[in-house]
Amino acid sequence: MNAQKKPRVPVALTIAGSDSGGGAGIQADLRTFAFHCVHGTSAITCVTAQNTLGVNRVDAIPPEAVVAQIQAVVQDIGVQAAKTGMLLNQEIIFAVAQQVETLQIHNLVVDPVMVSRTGAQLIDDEAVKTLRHTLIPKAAIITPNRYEAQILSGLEIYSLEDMQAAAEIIHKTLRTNAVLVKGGGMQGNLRGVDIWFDGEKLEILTTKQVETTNTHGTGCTLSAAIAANLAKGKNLWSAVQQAKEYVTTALTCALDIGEGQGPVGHFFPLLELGIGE
Ligand SMILES: Nc1ncnc2c1ncn2[C@@H]1O[C@H](COP(=O)(O)OP(=O)(O)OP(=O)(O)O)[C@@H](O)[C@H]1O
Ligand SMILES: Cc1ncc(CO)c(N)n1
Repeated sequence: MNAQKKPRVPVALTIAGSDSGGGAGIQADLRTFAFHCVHGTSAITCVTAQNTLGVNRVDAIPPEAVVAQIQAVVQDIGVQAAKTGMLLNQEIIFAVAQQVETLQIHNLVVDPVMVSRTGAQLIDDEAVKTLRHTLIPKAAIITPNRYEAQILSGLEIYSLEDMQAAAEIIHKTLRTNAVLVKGGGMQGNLRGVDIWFDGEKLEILTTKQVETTNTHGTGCTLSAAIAANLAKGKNLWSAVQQAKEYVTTALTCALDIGEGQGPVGHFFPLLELGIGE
């Protein structure tokens, strides 16, 4: 390559919370972008004091500061794709939705973080309502987990058929371009089965099920990988399929740290080769 010529690199933006334990949120997103050779930028919405056992404390960043971060990134660097994660409150969600509109941020992946896989509510009811009406309709895809899909569809989800019905209802009632209902919170062999629906095609995404309790940050990793693939110019369906493969492999190399649920191994090939030891 000509040394004078700088390679152009795709850029993705994550608008999400910080996880002090490094397993989910901004930390997982930036590692996922880096793995995909996409330059990662961030707008931090809240700071969690969190580890593998749970969330001890959450502090919100003022909405104006979230907006300033987004504007600083988009107005200078530009982004080819973005994802949202934990947005915490109504004011932040509203401000983010406005910026998405004003700055014309395309290829938006909305991970509607509301409830953790263990069932703990992460944002308040007003915030859920605002997410539903302002940001979700602007997304290229939304990626609710089992509990979030229950809230968004109004259905109780126990079976594959329930997951499919929820995906259809969410697509229809929330006017999303596409929806991926994730199965990490399901029981038995439905763990790891996801449902895609884009109004035309209903697909069941299955990969091998990984026997591990170290699953912290799988949802953040999946949505960040979809955004990274979109930033690289892949179409939405390919972006989702490849992201699903990535998260599954990362799960097989999950890190056994802390007393609770450890994070996935984002740089699994390096771990396998012993690089960095
Ligand atoms: N044990 C497992 N085996 C295989 N795939 C899994 C397993 N657990 C989760 N996944 C996959 O990981 C991805 C994330 O789904 P999940 O339902 O865990 O999201 P989430 O609850 O938002 O995650 P988190 O809150 O921990 O970030 C999905 O593709 C899901 O199928
Ligand atoms: C900061 C943050 N974002 C998202 C999640 C959901 O996994 C979490 N636990 N923490």
